[in-house]
Amino acid sequence: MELDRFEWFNIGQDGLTGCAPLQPLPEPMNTNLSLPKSFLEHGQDIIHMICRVLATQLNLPSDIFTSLQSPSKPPGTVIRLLKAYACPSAEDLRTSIIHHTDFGTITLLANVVGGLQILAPGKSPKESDAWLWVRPRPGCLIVNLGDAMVEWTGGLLRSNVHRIRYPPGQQRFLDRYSIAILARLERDAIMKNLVCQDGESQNDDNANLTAWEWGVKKSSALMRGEDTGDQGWEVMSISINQLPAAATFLLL
Ligand SMILES: O=C(O)CCC(=O)C(=O)O
Ligand SMILES: [Fe+2]
Repeated sequence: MELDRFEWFNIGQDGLTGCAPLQPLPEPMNTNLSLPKSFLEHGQDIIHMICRVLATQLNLPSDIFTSLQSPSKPPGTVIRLLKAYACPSAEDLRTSIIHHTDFGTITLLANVVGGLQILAPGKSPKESDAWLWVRPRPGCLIVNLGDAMVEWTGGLLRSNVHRIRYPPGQQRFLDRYSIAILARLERDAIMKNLVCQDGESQNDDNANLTAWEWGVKKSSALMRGEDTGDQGWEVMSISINQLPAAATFLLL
């Protein structure tokens, strides 16, 4: 059984924008709130731009995705700070975050040390040649699509399966820090296929769910050890099964 081995700290957008009480934060953050606020504002601009481009390419109204993830409506997006430990011992080459897809719409990721891998199309996570490195590039963010985009586009857009492996070469002797923005949907956002709205395409069980109901349903399936698609969270069920489904949804 493989478990996650990393540290993270999530800062909710809702507390930073004032649409929910600010969560308790450690002192260095409390006194430097302008930094996460500015990171969030810039990140939201990029996320909205990507969403508008994707919608336009799909012949949808350009604001269709952004209108379902308004920053002023909870449950909001999170800023995530991650630390994956160095792997100096050749006997303990770890996978820090086991394979998964992100739940929301778009994730922006900034990191310097390598370690992120994506699953090659059509491969199973256990195949030895299944994983491709994503090499960080100076001045660039890594963009992941999340499961909500799959739902909204009836599978035309795919959320990629990814994991954090020990970094390649000499980089494995370094702790790896990354900072991400994981964009979430408004609680009451619809989860139907927005690309093809005929009756047949809406037969999917999720078409009548709100984003909140959909997230809790997915989290519950994970906690039961069921996979809800081609994602790999099933191996995480042990580490998160102490949490109520709603709490798990807020974490992923
Ligand atoms: O730190 C990274 O490179 C990725 C983190 C990640 O996949 C996640 O937080 O969902
Ligand atoms: Fe992820």
